Order: sequence, then structure tokens, then C-alpha cells
Amino acid sequence: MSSVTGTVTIHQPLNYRAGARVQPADGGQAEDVYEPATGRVITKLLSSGEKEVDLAVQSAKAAFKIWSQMSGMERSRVLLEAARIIREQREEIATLETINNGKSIFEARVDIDISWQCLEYYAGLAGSLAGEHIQLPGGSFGYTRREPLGVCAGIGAWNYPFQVACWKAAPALACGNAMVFKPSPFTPLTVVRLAEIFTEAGVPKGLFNVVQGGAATGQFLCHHPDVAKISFTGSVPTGIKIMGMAAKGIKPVTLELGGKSPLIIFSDCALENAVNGALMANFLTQGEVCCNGTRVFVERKILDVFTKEVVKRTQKIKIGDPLLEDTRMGALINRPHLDRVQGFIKQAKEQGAEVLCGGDLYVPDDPKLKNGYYMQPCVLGNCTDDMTCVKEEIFGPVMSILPFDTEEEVVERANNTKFGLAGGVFTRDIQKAHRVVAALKAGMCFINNYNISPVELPFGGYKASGFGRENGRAAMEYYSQLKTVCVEMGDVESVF
Ligand SMILES: NC(=O)C1=CN([C@@H]2O[C@H](COP(=O)(O)OP(=O)(O)OC[C@H]3O[C@@H](n4cnc5c(N)ncnc54)[C@H](O)[C@@H]3O)[C@@H](O)[C@H]2O)C=CC1
Ligand SMILES: C[N+](C)(C)CCCC(=O)O
Repeated sequence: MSSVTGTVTIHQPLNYRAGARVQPADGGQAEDVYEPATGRVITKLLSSGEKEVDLAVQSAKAAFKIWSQMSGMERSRVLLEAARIIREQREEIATLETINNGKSIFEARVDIDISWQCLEYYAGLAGSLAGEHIQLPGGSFGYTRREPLGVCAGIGAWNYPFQVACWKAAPALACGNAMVFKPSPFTPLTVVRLAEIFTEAGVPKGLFNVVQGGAATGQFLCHHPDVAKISFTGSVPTGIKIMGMAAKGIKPVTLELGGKSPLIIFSDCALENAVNGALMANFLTQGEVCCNGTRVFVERKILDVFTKEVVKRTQKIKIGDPLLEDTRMGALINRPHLDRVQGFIKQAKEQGAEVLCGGDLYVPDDPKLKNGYYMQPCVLGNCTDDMTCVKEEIFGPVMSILPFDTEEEVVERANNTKFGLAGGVFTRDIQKAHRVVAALKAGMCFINNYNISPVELPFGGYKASGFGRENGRAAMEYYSQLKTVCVEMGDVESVF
């Protein structure tokens, strides 16, 4: 594939069923898919209708019969092979991700690395999926079996298309399930590569299928009677709808939703690390990250020095063609989203926030990029807790700085949100660090770093940010169910 921005056009079918790319059997009209770096249409997406979704689920059901009967070690070998192929094709997958998502190639490579690491991690756990043996009176006993659920539905967001799919597929497949995955209609491309890789690695045909489209396709999938579980990554309003659909079928759900996470910088921090942490917490993937620490609380004693340094470093972020090696911020996902982020900045100014840097659209010199969706990363000062930019998830490169005076005060303000995905603290005082994260009502907390993703650690939210966990051992629980077997070794003493 060409690795030059503005040149790639995709003509292959984007559905994947029974081990092959296919055109959907039914569906709506074709939608444009854009290259955010140029604003160019790279492909037309045919959405999947009810019939196509059913065919994908039936194909998964057939593969489940074979896969679920294999031992964990057998499944492990296939997942390791898939991880190996991803490593081998790292550059090609990262390039396609960058073309479709707009993030820098530098970051896309990291995303692909986290993806194959996730497969390796669950390959390692597949062989240890086991139950317990429990002794009962008179030599009788019971035992438990951890069994797969069946066909799991995965529905993903557009910010980490390949990685989100791996975070769901790896534990699902390790536990013996099959999956039908629906990516965001903005980023339909790389997930189909993942499906091809699974087939090449040796999964039974139909074990991992891809259906394409937006809300309608997602609804067909969630309502399908043969779908046993739904794992969703996306916004809170859609999460509410997913849970409603799951309730109708009594299906377990995992919801990875939005956030407005706090990052607390105490005056006794290592300043350079804290500045680096604040940049990591706000500007990866153009700020389109659910767990971003966008409310940066800074102890007043170091407010000026911290702010000055953060602004200086933010102004140096190299924006532009995401496929260039030295670019660190690419383009936002699409025009409406860019407009939305701009709207938040305008409203912040109206409400009294001060733009300390950035916030404007960015027009690269390269003429082929002039219709891309770029903006300058923005730092807002003079913020207060009641401002919209401090309360709502912006999902763009916008950091709000909020001064504080005491630990007690900052913990209360940090928790004063409907969300609870993540949180972070920078301090050299270990007691304070652990005390503060213990008080944070958030599922993923960082001490003296932010937004790193070791796949060994469970990830997920509290409160409106959802429930269930991805990554870590914990995710195995969300893709399996427990069967108890009670064994009588004596005679039946009947009551009757
Ligand atoms: N906690 C986490 O791990 C993450 C959360 N997010 C959140 O996702 C949001 C941004 O992603 P978007 O794609 O804009 O979210 P979204 O909620 O609009 O869409 C997410 C997915 O759900 C599908 N969908 C939309 N309506 C549906 C319906 N009625 N039934 C079934 N499926 C439906 C979409 O087509 C897409 O695949 C942000 O709020 C962000 O915080 C994003 C990435 C990670
Ligand atoms: C990889 N990481 C930690 C930066 C973000 C993962 C959550 C998401 O999909 O937004």
C-alpha cells in the first residue's frame, strides 16, 4: 500500500463473513468514508441490513461449535499466530489506520503494538481458564466450569478502530466465543484486516465476522436472538440505548463510555514529568480519547510555572500530515466533529475562559492537506468548575486548567462529575498519591504518569462511564459464564 497521504482508495468489500470479504446481502445506500488528513473520500461504505447481520451471526454460530470445543492451549496457539501476523504487518495496518483515522503514524504504530500484545496476553490466559473443585459431605463433590457465552457482539468507536476490536476479540476468542464486530462507520477499514488475519492464523471460518454501518446495523446486532453478549465502546447516550436493547434479551453488556477525567498536579511533583503527563493526558489522537485527563487541577503554588511550561510545550506540537514521521498531531475525525470541538472553545470564551494557546483551525502549507480537519491544540486558563468546557466531554485537543489549594478540596471537585472513567495524580509524596487515588471515583487511575496502556491492567469505568472491564485477567469474567456441577456419590434420600 502507498504510504503517501492523499493517494489510497479502497475498492474491496468491507464486510467479512465465513472467512471471506463479501458485499452485504442487503443494506442501505452507500456512505462516504473520508481521509481526515485531506477531506478526500477513500471509499464508499455499504451498510449491512438485517439479513446480512443474521448471516454473520449464523456464520459465527457455526464456527463457535468448533472453537468452543477446542482446548485453551489449542486456541492459544492460533491467537499467538494472529499476534505474530499483526507484528509482521504492523506498518501496513498502522498506515491504513492513519489514513482512515487521521492520527499520526507514530501513534498508530503504538496502537498496533498494543493490539498484538493484547492477543499475546489472552493467548497466555486461554490455557488457564478453569473452574474449582469443591468437596461435599459423604464423598460427594461439586465442580465449576468456565464456559464461553456464544456469539458476542462487539461495537466500536472510531478513535482506536483496530485496538478496540482487539481489546474485545482477544478475551472473547480466548474464552472460546465467536464474535460479530461492527466498527464505527467512520473507520471501517482496519477491522477487516483483523478478520483476515484471524483466518490466516487458523480460526474456524466465521469465528470473527465484520458487519458495517451505523445505528441501524448496531440495533440489528443487539436485538439478534442468537447474540449472547454485547461489548460496546462509544458515547454515553448510545450506551444507554445498548443497555436498553440488552435488557430486552437479558444479555450481559460491557460498556466503555465517555469521560471527563481529572488530573491532579500537586506542588511537590516532578514538574517536567507532570507537564509530560498533562500532554499525554490531553493530546493523544488529537484529544479524541475517552480516558483523557481534561480537567487539569494544579496546586495554586505552581500554577504559573506549570501553565507556562504546558503552554510552551503545547505550542511546539508538530501538527500536519499524519503519515510524516515527525508529525505528532494529525487531523480530527471529520468536519462535523471539528466544528463541534470549535463550538466548545467558542462557548468556553463566552463563559470567561482564557485561551492560553491554540484553539484555532490549522491550515497546513501542503496544498493537498488544505481540506483536512486540523486544529491547534488548545490550553484554557481561567476556568471554573461550572463551565461547559469543564463539565462536558469535548473529545478534542482541549485542556482546561483549574487551580486548587487543598487536597480535600481537589478530591471533592475531581469527583464532582457524572463520569468516572479515569483519573491521575502527580506528587512525590507516596502516602498522598495512594490516599488521593483511593478517594477518586474512577475505574482507571494513574500515579505519576497518564494514558499508558499495559494490556495486563484492567480498564473500564465507574458511574456514567460504564461497567465491565477490558484488558487484564478481569476481562475473562466478562466473556465467560460459570456452570456449577453437583455430583452425588451416595444414594438419593428422597423427601417424598
Ligand atoms: N471508554 C472507552 O473505552 C471509550 C469511549 N469512547 C467514547 O465514544 C464516544 C465517541 O465515539 P462515537 O463513535 O462518536 O460514539 P457513538 O456512541 O456515536 O458510536 C459508537 C458506536 O456505536 C454505534 N451506534 C450508534 N448508535 C447505535 C445504536 N442505536 N445501536 C447500536 N449501535 C449504535 C456507532 O455506529 C459506533 O459503532 C465518546 O463519548 C468517547 O468517550 C470512545 C473510545 C473509548
Ligand atoms: C490507549 N489509550 C489508553 C490511550 C486509550 C484507550 C481508550 C480509548 O479507546 O479511548
